[in-house]
Amino acid sequence: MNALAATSRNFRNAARILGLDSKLERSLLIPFREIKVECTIPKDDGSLVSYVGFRVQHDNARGPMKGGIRYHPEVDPDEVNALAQLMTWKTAVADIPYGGAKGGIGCSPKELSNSELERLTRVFTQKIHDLIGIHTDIPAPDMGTNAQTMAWILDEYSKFHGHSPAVVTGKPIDLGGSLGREAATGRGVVYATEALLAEHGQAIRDLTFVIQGFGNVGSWAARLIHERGGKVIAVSDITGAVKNADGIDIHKLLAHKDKTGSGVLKRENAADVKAKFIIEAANHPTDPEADEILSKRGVTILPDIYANSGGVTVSYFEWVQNIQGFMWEEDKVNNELRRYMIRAFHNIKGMCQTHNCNLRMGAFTLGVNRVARATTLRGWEA
Ligand SMILES: NC(=O)C1=CN([C@@H]2O[C@H](COP(=O)(O)OP(=O)(O)OC[C@H]3O[C@@H](n4cnc5c(N)ncnc54)[C@H](O)[C@@H]3O)[C@@H](O)[C@H]2O)C=CC1
Ligand SMILES: O=C(O)CCC(=O)C(=O)O
Repeated sequence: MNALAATSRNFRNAARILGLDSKLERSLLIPFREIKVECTIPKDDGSLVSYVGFRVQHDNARGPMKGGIRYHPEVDPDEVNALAQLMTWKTAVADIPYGGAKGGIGCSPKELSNSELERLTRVFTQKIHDLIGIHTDIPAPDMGTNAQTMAWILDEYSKFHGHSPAVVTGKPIDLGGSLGREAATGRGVVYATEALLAEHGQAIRDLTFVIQGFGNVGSWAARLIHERGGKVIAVSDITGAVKNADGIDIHKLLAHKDKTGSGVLKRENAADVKAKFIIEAANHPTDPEADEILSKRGVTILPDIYANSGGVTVSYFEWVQNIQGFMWEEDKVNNELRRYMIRAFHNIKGMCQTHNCNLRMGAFTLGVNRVARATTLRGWEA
């Protein structure tokens, strides 16, 4: 099942549980706007190359649309659509005043030079600049993009619209980025995990962890788990995995990765790990079929639209700081993030109790219900 079919299936289940009217259900599912642009750039050797860029703006009932931009060879319209839809439910679960969007360019960022990446980002921004904006749609980093990518978007956008730091989040601190944003998704994952474990009378220091993915989110989650005394026994990335039953020294692994790149990770079989809890730090990492099998086996899954919402929550704080023209201390960012993550967890548990459902449906019903209410209040449902 592809990402869009899976996401839409979860949405429809939530709509059924909530008893949503079929017209409202349909209008919530259909994206507000789908953008597809050709981005042609000269490579460093002078040859021309074209890439396809997407931005799907899914819903804006609760506020400006928000979501990352991904550079990855497998970016396709269905996947971007699914990810944009997930952002709509995620911002509603976090209860921040945004809708959902997502974008991407089908490219292999590791095969492009820095100047080629800059040209590609600038051309993409030229093609979409009049469709994004501080109160319309605010991009951020995702897989294959980072603070530097956001700096290029900010600079290119500002040529058309004047200096506009709030048009992107996850940008460098020197250009108005928020303290704590780089770590925020991983930190939010850890706060979410603590909220879940507290319910089971456990703490991070009591448990062992396996982490799939060791980029921005995975490496920050690993570092913070390690600092709290949790034992990380396996880490994997696209090239392979390392494991050590006595616990991996995450700081040493990070230093090694910084020095040599991800190729240092050796391929080993980490597939025999038996998890009691799965924390979805990535977007849509679990197929609905796998979800069902794992749930039947009694595995507790903390769903993506909650577990990784720390990133967009601190993006919201960054946007607020840019609009206020005032920078927060890092402690304030982290404390507010913790408060938002705990509040959302309790809101999800409330929906689980009301509708007698698992955490994924608790999160989906919470998010979908909030968007449905805003849609109805605006009179858009007919
Ligand atoms: N960066 C952010 O603030 C947020 C990211 N996310 C999601 O978290 C996930 C990771 O994003 P980032 O850390 O930003 O990306 P990144 O590009 O920094 O890192 C991705 C990591 O995943 C690894 N990877 C890719 N395929 C893999 C596979 N099949 N098995 C194991 N590892 C694999 C890569 O080697 C790399 O280590 C994505 O799904 C993204 O949409 C969600 C919320 C916010
Ligand atoms: O920080 C943001 O605005 C969006 C992050 C994102 O793309 C995500 O939560 O999947």
